[in-house]
Amino acid sequence: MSTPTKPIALTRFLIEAQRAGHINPDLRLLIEVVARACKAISHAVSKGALGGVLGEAGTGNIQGEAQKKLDVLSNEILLEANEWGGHLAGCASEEMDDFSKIPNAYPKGNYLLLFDPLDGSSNIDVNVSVGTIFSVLKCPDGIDELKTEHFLQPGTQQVAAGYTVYGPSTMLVLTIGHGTHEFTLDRELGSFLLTKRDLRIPADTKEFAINMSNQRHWFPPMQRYASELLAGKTGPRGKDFNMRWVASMVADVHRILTRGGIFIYPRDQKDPDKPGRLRLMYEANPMSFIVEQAGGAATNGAQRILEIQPEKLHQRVAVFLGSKNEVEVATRYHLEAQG
Ligand SMILES: O=P(O)(O)OC[C@H]1O[C@](O)(COP(=O)(O)O)[C@@H](O)[C@@H]1O
Ligand SMILES: [Mg+2]
Ligand SMILES: [Mg+2]
Repeated sequence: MSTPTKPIALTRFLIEAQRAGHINPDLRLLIEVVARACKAISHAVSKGALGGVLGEAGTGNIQGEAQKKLDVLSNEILLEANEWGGHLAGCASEEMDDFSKIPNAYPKGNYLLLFDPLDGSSNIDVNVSVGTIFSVLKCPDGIDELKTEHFLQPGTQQVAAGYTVYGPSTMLVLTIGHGTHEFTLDRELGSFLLTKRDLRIPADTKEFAINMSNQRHWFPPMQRYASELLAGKTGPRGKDFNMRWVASMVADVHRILTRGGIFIYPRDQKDPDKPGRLRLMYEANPMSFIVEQAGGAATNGAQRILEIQPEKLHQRVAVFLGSKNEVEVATRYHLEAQG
């Protein structure tokens, strides 16, 4: 009987990636710092009511959403962890109106970090999986002062992206542009261990994820697409589809990375001024990078999400991501409707 190979730690994975020329030492350290912060968030999340971390913070963010205590705490943990990182110039977060400069680092810092410190906030108090999403961009060279415009780079410019999901186990899913890899937190060792290399999303699927309660607000192409999924075997798609909706993007995307599927948060008429619910810079872009690196696709119904030129830090976007062929069908229906 052969001895099972011991999974390697994130640290070794990153050192090997550095030796292979995929990342430099600064980026390696930056990812290590983010992973360490995520461990601290995982610890806080797992304490639940015993840690006094559940419930509302009594404050709101720039998007007009009520902040949970864990939204605020996770944001602080990520900021604090990165404060002395000489490799980082600035951070932007769902929970901060403006970006934050890294004291003592700039102008030396050569990366920008964007994050959704706690994704799926509505699930915190009901003990359902939540997570953290992050995206890393290069800070443009030769700038005198860090400005918002320096963050407004299309997703194709990301040098790393990842998310952690705080579920029955804590997992980190990471891409540095060479595939998408999954690590599981070993709580005794205190380190993330590589549990799946090169995740692959099947091109076809029979599972979709959408908040159906918004159906009456959807535009015609979305109505058409969903009604065909719901029609099942006897409808135009000729197969039955199953539906799942955790309402934590991290958990829904993690399921898709594990067994395929399509995740949809379309633009709707509830608030026609908003081009979707999810945020481009720290939700859709990192998830699209991760999904594409696993062989999947991600669009806003008209174009590849990674190619959108951002105009605002907290810009919203419609999202169709997951199994390539299914994203292609949903996108085609939207493009056809545009004429
Ligand atoms: O409340 P809804 O419409 O189900 O929306 C759920 C979506 O909102 C989000 O919770 C938004 O993220 P935040 O919790 O970071 O604001 C996504 O994770 C999720 O996919
Ligand atoms: Mg979120
Ligand atoms: Mg959030």
